Amino acid sequence: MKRLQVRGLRKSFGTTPVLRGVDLDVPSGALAAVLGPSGCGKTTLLRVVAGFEGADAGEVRVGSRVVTGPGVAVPPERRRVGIVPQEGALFPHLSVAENVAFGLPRRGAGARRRSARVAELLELVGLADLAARMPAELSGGQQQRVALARALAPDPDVVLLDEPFSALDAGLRAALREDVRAALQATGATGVLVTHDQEEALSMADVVAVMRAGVVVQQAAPRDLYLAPADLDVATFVGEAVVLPARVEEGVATTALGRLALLRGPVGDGGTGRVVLRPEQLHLVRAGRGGVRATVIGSTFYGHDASVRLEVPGPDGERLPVLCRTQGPLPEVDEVGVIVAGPVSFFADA
Ligand SMILES: Nc1ncnc2c1ncn2[C@@H]1O[C@H](COP(=O)(O)OP(=O)(O)OP(=O)(O)O)[C@@H](O)[C@H]1O
Repeated sequence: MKRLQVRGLRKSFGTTPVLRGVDLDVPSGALAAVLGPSGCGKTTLLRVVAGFEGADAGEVRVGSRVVTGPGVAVPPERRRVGIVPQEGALFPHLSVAENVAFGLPRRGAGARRRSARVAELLELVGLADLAARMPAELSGGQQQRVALARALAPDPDVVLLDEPFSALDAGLRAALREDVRAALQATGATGVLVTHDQEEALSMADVVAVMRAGVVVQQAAPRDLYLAPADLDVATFVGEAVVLPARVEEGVATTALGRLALLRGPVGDGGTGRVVLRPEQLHLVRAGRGGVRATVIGSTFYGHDASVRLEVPGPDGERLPVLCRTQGPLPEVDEVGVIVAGPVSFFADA
């Protein structure tokens, strides 16, 4: 169990910079999610941490040991870093047990512990009965469990997971997320999960690092990230958001949804910008019973809840879209009242 620290990591392919000074700090035994859009450099970051790629500048530290740095490039097999790739990464000609045993010592005292360790890991990932199967005889979810067991078998300090659930359907993903989390906790490994699924990142990780164009723009606990995003792009990337123009006076934002308290400390009077609200902060009441009057545009029922699309008049008479979540009955009327609960984030115009 070791802390993972990445400092100022830079990597270009040819003349194209892909990592442009990445900082990431994962406490010992924690799981960090690296969240970002396609092409922002997530996989490249993992490959540098694993030692499959060198860095142009910066440093990777596992515990107190520098594994990538100026003049330092510890080979992948000596980093004590395990990796679970996207999919199809098992050796097709080896059984489940042989795949899990792959990284374990073949000779000496360690070899005698081999089969016990394989059994222990297969038990941990819930595949004790399938040791003799071949990868082609497994479902996608089972294959990913084997890949996880294989990565954990040599007792690595850090485990890297590169979108390990991307090929699985929604039900299986949810079950596997829980089990992966439990397996990491049981072994005490420090984990880094790469994903472009914000729900996956927020629900699984202790800490989420949002990456954009080769840098980590914010690293925070899931709740802090969601409630206090560093900028407008992070705000809209990590969840559904209602963005409204705003003007700040006396520490309060005046918006199309009324005067709203700000989440962060006072902002200079007369500042203009945008506020971000989460749809679950909005509550619907019958028109005329309070709140700001809004026009109902449509609604979508999801089972566990529903979303309602509304419009409110903006400061210049334009119509602003507002999205709200409700567990109550869907409005069968054209107009509703909207009440905002809780403070909002404000981002000043540049
Ligand atoms: N070996 C390479 N040679 C040249 N360019 C590369 C190489 N590997 C990655 N790139 C480029 O670097 C950029 C970042 O790629 P990377 O795979 O790290 O992104 P990502 O965030 O993991 O994306 P995705 O979510 O789609 O997997 C992309 O533009 C990609 O084309």
